[in-house]
Amino acid sequence: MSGSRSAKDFFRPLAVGAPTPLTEIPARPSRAIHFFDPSNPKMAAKIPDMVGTVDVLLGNLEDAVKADNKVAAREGLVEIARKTANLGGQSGPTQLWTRINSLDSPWALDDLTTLVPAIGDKLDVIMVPKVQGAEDIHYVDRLLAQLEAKAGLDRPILVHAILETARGVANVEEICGASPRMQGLSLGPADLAADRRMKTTRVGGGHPGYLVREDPPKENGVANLEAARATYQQDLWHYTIARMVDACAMHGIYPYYGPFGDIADTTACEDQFRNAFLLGCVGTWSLHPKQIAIANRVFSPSVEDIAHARRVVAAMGDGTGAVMLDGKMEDDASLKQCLVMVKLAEQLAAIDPELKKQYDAIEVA
Ligand SMILES: CC(C)(COP(=O)(O)OP(=O)(O)OC[C@H]1O[C@@H](n2cnc3c(N)ncnc32)[C@H](O)[C@@H]1OP(=O)(O)O)[C@@H](O)C(=O)NCCC(=O)NCCSC(=O)C[C@H](O)C(=O)O
Ligand SMILES: [Mg+2]
Repeated sequence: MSGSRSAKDFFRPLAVGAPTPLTEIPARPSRAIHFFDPSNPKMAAKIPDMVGTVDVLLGNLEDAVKADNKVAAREGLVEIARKTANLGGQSGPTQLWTRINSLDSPWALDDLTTLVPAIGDKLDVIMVPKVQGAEDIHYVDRLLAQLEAKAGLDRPILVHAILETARGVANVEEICGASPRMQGLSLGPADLAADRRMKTTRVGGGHPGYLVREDPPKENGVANLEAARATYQQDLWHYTIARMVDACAMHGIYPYYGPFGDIADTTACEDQFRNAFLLGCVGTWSLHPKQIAIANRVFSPSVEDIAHARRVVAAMGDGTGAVMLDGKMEDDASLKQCLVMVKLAEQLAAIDPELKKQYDAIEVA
């Protein structure tokens, strides 16, 4: 919770006439946040057909949009939001998000003052890049409240921060708790690597140099340092994702992986997404249409996982005590783990008919 606001004030609107802040962030499926450049005619043309095939469509206004196209991207997003049926708002199958330009850029203010009056009723979440601390969220929070009041909006637009500076990582808990608008966090591995002076030039993913090597074999008690030894690549992003997951869980908001820039390497992309899923993330970014299917697959629990989870739930009865299932102990804690899966499966089944069919076909033995 914000240091400067009392508990009673935290959920009061920040401008007269602004919608009342939410006390809980709705758990809407958001396995893939698909980025598109609204100033790119080829990408823009594909958006109407993508509605219903992806959980979130995000009109990107920041990095990857040329400086000369910033205004066209903003205007393009307004046009797409207005024209595209079933996109954004509370009921559509696909949410509409945007990533505005960074708060110190010449475009951020115009992004907000244009988008909120024009399409504030359709915009579900605004992603703010390069967030350094609670002060950045407080700025956006108040400005959004003023703009929402002026536009007569009846629900608050939520805010998502990208963790892509060392200071942002150091302040991650205060960022998550800075406003009731906070919906979640994403990792921005490229900007974060640059800010930390890491020595990877990749956009997310691993690095062959970041590894551990097995001990040398011993011959007559002496280490043979010339022998071949296996190496194991490590995950450069483990620490940051884990911090992000804890901070989000603590504040009741949602953590996401971010971009995986090697579009051609769908296998490594899937691995990176799966690591994030297993650690607690609810979704990831998709930069290219082919990454949507990967994200949808990875961030939906498998039929086997749901079958097991339902068996544990059934076996645990009132939820107390301990039972043996397939030689393994299950108790109240493992029941809670299984309920996380079962609840997620229910949320996904509500919007994904194919998954619903698969989950409904499970027979609990
Ligand atoms: C990565 C790309 C530049 C690749 O584009 P392209 O070379 O055109 O790919 P293809 O030829 O394979 O495309 C096939 C068709 O699909 C369309 N397409 C491509 N990408 C998208 C998309 N994202 N949404 C909709 N449609 C898309 C192409 O136009 C082709 O159409 P057609 O010719 O009619 O068949 C490109 O995918 C791209 O620019 N993606 C988005 C990149 C992006 O948003 N980057 C910013 C996020 S990552 C970041 O900012 C870093 C982060 O902040 C950090 O710090 O870590
Ligand atoms: Mg970035």
